[in-house]
Amino acid sequence: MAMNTLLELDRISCTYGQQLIVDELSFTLEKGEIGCLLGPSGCGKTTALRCIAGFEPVSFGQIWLNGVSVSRPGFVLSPEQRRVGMVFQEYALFPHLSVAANVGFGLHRSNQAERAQRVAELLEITGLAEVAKRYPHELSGGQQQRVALARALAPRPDLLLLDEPFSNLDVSLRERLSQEVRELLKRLHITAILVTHDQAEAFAVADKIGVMLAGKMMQWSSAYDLYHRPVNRFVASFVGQGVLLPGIISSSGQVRTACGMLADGLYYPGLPEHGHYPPGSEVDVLIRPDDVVYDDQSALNAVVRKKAFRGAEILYTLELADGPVVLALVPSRHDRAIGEKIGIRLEASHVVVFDRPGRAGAVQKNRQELLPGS
Ligand SMILES: Nc1ncnc2c1ncn2[C@@H]1O[C@H](COP(=O)(O)OP(=O)(O)OP(=O)(O)O)[C@@H](O)[C@H]1O
Repeated sequence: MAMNTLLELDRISCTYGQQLIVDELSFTLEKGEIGCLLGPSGCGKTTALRCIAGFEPVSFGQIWLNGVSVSRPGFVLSPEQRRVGMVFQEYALFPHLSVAANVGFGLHRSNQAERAQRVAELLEITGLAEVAKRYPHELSGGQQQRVALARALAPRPDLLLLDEPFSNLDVSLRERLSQEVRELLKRLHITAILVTHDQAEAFAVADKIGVMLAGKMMQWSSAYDLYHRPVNRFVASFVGQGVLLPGIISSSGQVRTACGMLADGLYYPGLPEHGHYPPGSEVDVLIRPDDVVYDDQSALNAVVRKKAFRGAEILYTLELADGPVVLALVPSRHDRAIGEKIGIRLEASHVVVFDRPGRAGAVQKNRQELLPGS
């Protein structure tokens, strides 16, 4: 375990009855880093978090916290002994206690003066000083969640676990609070793990994001790498929008697509470094909406099939000459009607190329695949 590593999950598995819920999950978190587990409902995010907290035993693998083995088959260090704080979706505040008393709840080991000082400090940090005497039902959802955060931070945990902490809040508050929480955690140098199925939230809060599917870790990396260098089709489709455009490897190793030849920034997640597919192989190329640029001068044309106004931009669904479809995020001053033809050009610095299993060399025309959420 490296000096700066706070948490390491080493291939942990967890089962409920006969059902394998977390399947050899691994990742590490450095001190002060914010990690996030992201994935579809039921993929095991909360269960993984509960293993880290010490609420669930592991059936395989090991969890290390601050260099100490805290979970392994047959051994679970209790949650109280782990110095882990938790914030849940449903706040779980004590209704009969004031805000200040809620925040001070976990400080039973401190004397009264220390406790009062720590509570005052946290109320100040979280902007709750003015509502210290109120009761939870007299607070807004955002304020209640701040109290839950202050309460979890009060005993100075080594690690903070946040399980869908913003999902009960409306969208604008969720955005604001998630940014506030990130700033706060960074300022206090807190190591934390957030569980969410909302990728905007994951992007706003986390340094590292783990995309999970069926209990397994698909990819653990920065948001930038998840978006631009997804390791497989699932990550490519789950994170961000885009299209898989059919392509064929040319004799010089470029990729021929309906948007032209792609030669630069090619990245093959399925291959070892410096590997390549033989000429004639059929592949799918991930094209993100921001890779497609509006250009009146371009020889490449596409017909507007759908448009979604987003304020600063319009998301166009465009059909190319031979039938394939791409998405384009275009400044909204270029307002074109459905059915109109517009000029586009590809400007992609990352071109992710997936093989099409069993299709090497075969040619299939006009195939298109829109990713979910596109
Ligand atoms: N106590 C339990 N006993 C049996 N099965 C459980 C228990 N808790 C969760 N499960 C099952 O484990 C699987 C993973 O649940 P988990 O809550 O970890 O998923 P999740 O990724 O956090 O999902 P969500 O985003 O919907 O909260 C689900 O199929 C769920 O039904």
